Amino acid sequence: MTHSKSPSSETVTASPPRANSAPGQILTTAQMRDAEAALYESGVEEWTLMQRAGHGAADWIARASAGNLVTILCGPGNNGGDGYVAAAALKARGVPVRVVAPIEPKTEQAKRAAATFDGEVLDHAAGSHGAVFVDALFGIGLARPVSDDLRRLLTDLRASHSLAVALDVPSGVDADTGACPDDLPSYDLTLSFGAWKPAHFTGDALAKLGVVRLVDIDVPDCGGNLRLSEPARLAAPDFATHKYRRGLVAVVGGAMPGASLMTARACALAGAGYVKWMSDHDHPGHPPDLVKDDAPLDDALGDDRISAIVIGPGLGREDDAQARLEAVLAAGKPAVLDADALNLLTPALLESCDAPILLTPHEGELARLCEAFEVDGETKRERASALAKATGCAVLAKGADTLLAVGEDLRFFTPATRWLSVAGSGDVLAGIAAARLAVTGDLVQAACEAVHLHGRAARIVGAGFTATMLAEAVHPALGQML
Ligand SMILES: NC(=O)C1=CN([C@@H]2O[C@H](COP(=O)(O)OP(=O)(O)OC[C@H]3O[C@@H](n4cnc5c(N)ncnc54)[C@H](OP(=O)(O)O)[C@@H]3O)[C@@H](O)[C@H]2O)[C@@H](O)CC1
Ligand SMILES: [K+]
Repeated sequence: MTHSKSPSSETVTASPPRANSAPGQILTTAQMRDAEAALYESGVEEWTLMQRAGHGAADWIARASAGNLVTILCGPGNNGGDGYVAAAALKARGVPVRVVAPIEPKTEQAKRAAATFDGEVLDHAAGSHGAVFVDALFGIGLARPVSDDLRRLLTDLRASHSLAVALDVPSGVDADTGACPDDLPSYDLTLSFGAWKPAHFTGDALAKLGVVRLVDIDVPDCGGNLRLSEPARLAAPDFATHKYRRGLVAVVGGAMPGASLMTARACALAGAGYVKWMSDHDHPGHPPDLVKDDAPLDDALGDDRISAIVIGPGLGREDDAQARLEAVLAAGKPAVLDADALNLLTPALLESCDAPILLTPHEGELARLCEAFEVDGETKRERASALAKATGCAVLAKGADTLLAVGEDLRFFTPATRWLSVAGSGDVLAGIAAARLAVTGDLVQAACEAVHLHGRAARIVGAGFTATMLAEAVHPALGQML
């Protein structure tokens, strides 16, 4: 069936370019609904928000299409409404556009938006080849799994267009968790409306989103607990500083000294003024500019000038590994715990420690820690939060979707290059985090700076690198971030 709507009396006006109202804000579906409700309460109309969303999307789609045919798949709710507004805006600009609407618009705003589009509307996708496919089927209102028929429609439309753009989230993605079916098509661009959603930075959907961009619709900052950590400029050393004031870091080694040496190297290159390698073992790769301290660990850690400690890489789990971890926790200094330190950590060990501690678990270590501290959660985000609350530590849960949990707060990150998934990558991150902790004295800032430095170092070093190469690239990364 093909039909053309008669032109409606609704006017479609182009919106002026907007600056982002709250660029780092991430809202869950419930928080987004609250933010919308507050806006309506203050007199903003639902229609105004939909206009902003649809026109903002049309700006991106028009560029992607370069004047070629756009197909917009519109669903029954307001996500579909955004699609109709975008379709009308594109048509008004002279971009060839048609709508595929397998389900009639149901919400008041979606019906109103559909009435503004007087172009071609199909209820099937047969023969819908074109330049850009726009998915406006379901957004944050997804209420159940997408049916096989609709999934096939999405896949077919994706396959018959050169580029695919998802409005808010790809249809089928749970906006709060990023969970999605395996056979979801991949998109080139995902446009989030008003605020980021957790799915833009966490969960399986990450592999499907393509480039993500925020379309501002003037949702104010709601002061929520979920934020995107954006790279900020790092501070260079003060004028009157010296090596101790710039941050003395103790890198505590263990049975496998090579790993802690790499941690020490990354630490030194990430801005620490002085790095001491506390190791009972020698290693042929020990560089001349790294001071080794092989005094009994309790004594070595008694140095008042130490401002941060890192333990875990190469620690092992046997012999005196636990005693070394106990010594670190007893020192009362800010510390980064990674790798085997996380495998050895128990509630009893943390009991008498009130120093600021950063835990840097990967998925497996996070699972073990959750077991040890008797907490759980369905998603990585819930597990990291539960662990942060149970331990009182900051938890930097590493992986493709690294996130930082501190108390009730969560920080998300734009995913780094996949080449970071290499042995020793975590050892380098731990060293950087310890350096930034020594320099800033702030757990959250240190963890965020570390993630950004690590990601930038990876970008600089390119593809197929080793952890040693990554550690060396921390030096130019630091330079770029000053
Ligand atoms: N309000 C705002 O601030 C702004 C919101 N904006 C936009 O609105 C979007 C949210 O809109 P929304 O709440 O109408 O939900 P939406 O994602 O369109 O889906 C709901 C519809 O789909 C249906 N449905 C659900 N799952 C289904 C399934 N598996 N299979 C079949 N049907 C299914 C569901 O039907 P029901 O469950 O009622 O049967 C209902 O009809 C948001 O993502 C953003 O794009 C922007 O305009 C800017 C301002
Ligand atoms: K969508």
